[in-house]
Amino acid sequence: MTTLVGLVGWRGMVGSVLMERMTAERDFDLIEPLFFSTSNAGGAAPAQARNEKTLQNAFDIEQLKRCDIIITAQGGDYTTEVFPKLRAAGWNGHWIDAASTLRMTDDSVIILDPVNRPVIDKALANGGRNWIGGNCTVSCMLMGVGALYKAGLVEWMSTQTYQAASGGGAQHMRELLTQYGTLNASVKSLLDDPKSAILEIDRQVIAKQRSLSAEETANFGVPLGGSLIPWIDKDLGNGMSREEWKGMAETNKILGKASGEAIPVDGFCVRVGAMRCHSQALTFKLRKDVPLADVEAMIAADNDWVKVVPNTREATIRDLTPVAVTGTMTIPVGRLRKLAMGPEYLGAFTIGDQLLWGAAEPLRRMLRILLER
Ligand SMILES: NC(=O)C1=CN([C@@H]2O[C@H](COP(=O)(O)OP(=O)(O)OC[C@H]3O[C@@H](n4cnc5c(N)ncnc54)[C@H](OP(=O)(O)O)[C@@H]3O)[C@@H](O)[C@H]2O)C=CC1
Ligand SMILES: N[C@@H](CC(=O)OP(=O)(O)O)C(=O)O
Repeated sequence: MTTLVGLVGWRGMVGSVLMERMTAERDFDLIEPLFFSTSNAGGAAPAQARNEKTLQNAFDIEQLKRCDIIITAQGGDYTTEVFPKLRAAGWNGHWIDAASTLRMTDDSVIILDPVNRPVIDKALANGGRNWIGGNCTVSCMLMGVGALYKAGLVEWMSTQTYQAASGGGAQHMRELLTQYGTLNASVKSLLDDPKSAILEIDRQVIAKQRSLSAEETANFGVPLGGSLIPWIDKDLGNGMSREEWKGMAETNKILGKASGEAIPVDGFCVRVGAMRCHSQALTFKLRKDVPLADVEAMIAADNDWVKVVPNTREATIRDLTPVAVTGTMTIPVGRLRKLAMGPEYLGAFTIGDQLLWGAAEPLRRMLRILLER
């Protein structure tokens, strides 16, 4: 009998990328999809539907219970409301989720199979049922430099992130572009005149940024276009943002490390005016002095998507930018060099499309793992 897979959140931003990838990889050939909606129950399911062509109510526990597997990219509030009710109603199926809500619970695994397939297999063998996608920054980072962790080489790692507007959601991307447009329009006539003074343009731009309306900054709270915001997610009250906390907590959970053997990971998470790629500058303290060529070979051989970018200006500006990476599955790792602090100190820079490896791809790959058992 074909596996009945419930899809919730399929028309959102993450969900749409998931649908594109599932279609491209012909995942729908292997399942009977059942599409859910929180806003349009009874409406028409998308073209990928086969026998079940009507949208089901995403809060209807009886309909959800029919599914062998549920994949949701609907968001944390939905998970918080529905997941406990579904389990309490005796549903024993597999729950695959993009939201952070269940990531740190004992009975869930953070899924990133090119990095932690053994952790996933062990949980499956032990009856695991909850499979949660990791934080986008963490997942993209581990897809790039997971080899160093797997080889037991990392004593600690510091991250400085450059995170795209998409991490906040679709409205944040729109707001960023609107701000860029407003700023451009405010100095258009000066820009059109090659003889105009750049400091006058600068003065007018900063004046415009500082006077953007509440409507124009409704999502980020402050201007992002032509600026940056060194805080992402909640304030934990200890000087740390929740996004920064996830770096260490999720990296170690993905790797299956017990709390006593956790590898320190810390740094700053910064929102920048990129569209959908998260970039990160990484500093490693390695456990020993490993030749750079060996480090590069290890990283390059780790998985099918990572690509070592030669540490030259030409290769870097061509291949190691959000513009080069957006919409691709490639995870470039470049700027690899030993740092001035000593031979065990390694620098690296990596980028990933946060809607692909950072959100949708680990979910559809988990579906495949379940289907291919
Ligand atoms: N944004 C990101 O970068 C990442 C997000 N995630 C997680 O994924 C989850 C979903 O995020 P995201 O996809 O950004 O959320 P969206 O806001 O894009 O979509 C969520 C839901 O909103 C409803 N919706 C209302 N209006 C619209 C509209 N105009 N177009 C599309 N959908 C609409 C849809 O539900 P319905 O069809 O039922 O009305 C949709 O499934 C969150 O839990 C988030 O934490 C995880 C990693 C990265
Ligand atoms: N917080 C991430 C996006 C995200 O959804 O993360 P998480 O899945 O950990 O809540 C960002 O803003 O870039």
